[in-house]
Amino acid sequence: MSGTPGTVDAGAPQPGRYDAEGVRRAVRDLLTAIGEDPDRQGLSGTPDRVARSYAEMFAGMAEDPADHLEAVFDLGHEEMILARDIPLYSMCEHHLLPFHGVAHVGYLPDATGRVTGLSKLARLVEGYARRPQVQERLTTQVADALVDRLGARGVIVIIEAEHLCMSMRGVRKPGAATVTSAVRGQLRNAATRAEAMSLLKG
Ligand SMILES: Nc1nc2c(ncn2[C@@H]2O[C@H](COP(=O)(O)OP(=O)(O)OP(=O)(O)O)[C@@H](O)[C@H]2O)c(=O)[nH]1
Ligand SMILES: [Zn+2]
Repeated sequence: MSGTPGTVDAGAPQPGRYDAEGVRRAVRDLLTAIGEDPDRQGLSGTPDRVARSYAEMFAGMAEDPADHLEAVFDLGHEEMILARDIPLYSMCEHHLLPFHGVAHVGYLPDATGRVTGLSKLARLVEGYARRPQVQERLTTQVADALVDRLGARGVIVIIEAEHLCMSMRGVRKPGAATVTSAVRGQLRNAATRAEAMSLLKG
């Protein structure tokens, strides 16, 4: 799938205080609704464990991940930089089940050769992944942040992921990979994109 700016709901979160007590209450109600006894020994700590897990898994709601791109270095490097196989875990917003896989993020710095720290590409992916998401939006948000905040002349983002909502339930096709891409600026040019693809194949 090829992302086109503006075609996927921006999905900007409305950051608010994370309501751990609300999550604990909801998990307790959920356990009751599925016919469980939330007070039995094995489950009594579960609402609190889930509340702590969700705080971590949805931590990206409390930040603007593009802020990580404020870390820039004037290296005068105008050639392509590509981070391959960045592991990612996110939560499908349709079923609140995980999807996981890898992201490849490449960009051409602006004309002055300003680059960001290598870890910031992974932090960018992480910040957008730790929200209720769809894979297409995650892909375009990473690409657009690199254009808008770093001024990258070209960007390519490819995400390959398996969705547990397609593996463990529903259509039940474990191992099926979904691949999404977003290409911006000079990386739309066939020769430049071919260079990125050859770097990706390693
Ligand atoms: N485009 C897109 N679809 C997703 C993503 N994650 C999950 N889905 C899909 O969201 C769709 C939701 O479809 P619905 O018909 O509303 O829900 P459902 O009855 O649970 O669908 P099934 O999963 O087919 O059982 C499914 O086709 C999922 O595979 C994603 O990141 N991107
Ligand atoms: Zn799903």
